[in-house]
Amino acid sequence: MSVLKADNIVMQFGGVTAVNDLNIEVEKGKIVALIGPNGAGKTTAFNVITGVYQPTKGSVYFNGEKITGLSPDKITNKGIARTFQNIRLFKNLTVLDNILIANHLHVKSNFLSYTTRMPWSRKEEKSMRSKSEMLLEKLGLLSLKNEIAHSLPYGEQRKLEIARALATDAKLLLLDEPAAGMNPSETMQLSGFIHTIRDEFELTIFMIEHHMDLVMEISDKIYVLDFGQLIAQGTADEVKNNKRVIEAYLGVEEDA
Ligand SMILES: Nc1ncnc2c1ncn2[C@@H]1O[C@H](COP(=O)(O)OP(=O)(O)OP(=O)(O)O)[C@@H](O)[C@H]1O
Repeated sequence: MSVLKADNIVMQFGGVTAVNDLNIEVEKGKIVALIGPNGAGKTTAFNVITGVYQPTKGSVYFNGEKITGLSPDKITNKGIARTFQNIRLFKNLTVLDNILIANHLHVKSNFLSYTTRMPWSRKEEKSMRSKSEMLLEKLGLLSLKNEIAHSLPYGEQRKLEIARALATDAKLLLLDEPAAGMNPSETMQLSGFIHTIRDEFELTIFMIEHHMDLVMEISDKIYVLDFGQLIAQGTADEVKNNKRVIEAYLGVEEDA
C-alpha cells in the first residue's frame, strides 16, 4: 500500500488552476521527488497534502486513510511533517530549545507554559530533554545543542529544521526545496543526510527540489509538473530523456 496517495487533485484559486488532476503515489521507504519549472504547482500540491488548502476536487490518503478535510495539526499528528522553502526556526533560541519546543508542541503542550516553565514536572522535562538530545545525536547535531540557531552555517540550519520536523515522530517527511541556498558541498552532504535519516527513522520522503543533480541522484521516482499538470513520472533516466520534460525546462534556468 502507498504511504501517500493523491487522487485526482484539482486546486483552483479564482480563475487560476494551480494543480489540475494530480495523481501521485509514494511507496513506503522511498525517496520521491516532485519537480517542475517555477509556478508549476509544486508548493500548492504540498499545501493540499498538509491540509493548508482544501482541494477544489480530489482526495489525499495517508496509509490508506483519507486525510482531506483535516486541519494541518491533525495531519501532523497522523505522522506527516514538512519543512519549508524558507527555513523557519526559532532563530534566537538554541538548537536544543528548537527541538524541545517541537517536542512539547507535539505532545499538545502549550508554548506559554514552556516559556514560563510553570506546569512542567521535572520528570516530564527530563524525558523531553533526553528524547530531544537523542534525536540530535542521531542527526549529528548534538555537539551544537547550545548554539543559537541563527549562528549555525546554513546547511546545519536546514538539518535542524529537518530535526524539528522529525521531533513530531513523523513517518512521512515532505521537504520543500531542502537544498535551496546551499553550496555544492552542502548539497552533496544533504544527499547523504537524507539517505541516512530515511534509513534511521524508517521514513518515506517526498520532496520538491530544483537542484537537478540532487534529484537525479537521490530519487527512486520523480514526478514532473508543468502548469499544474503532471507531464511525466518515472526513474531519473526515464524523466531525463522525456521529450515533454526537456521542453518544459527549455530556457528555464536551474537554481543550482
Ligand atoms: N494562494 C494563492 N492564491 C492565488 N494563486 C496562487 C496561490 N498559491 C499559488 N498560486 C498560483 O498557483 C500557481 C502555482 O504556484 P506554486 O507556488 O504552487 O508553484 P511552484 O511550482 O511551487 O513554484 P516555485 O518553484 O516557484 O516555488 C502559480 O501560478 C501561483 O501564482
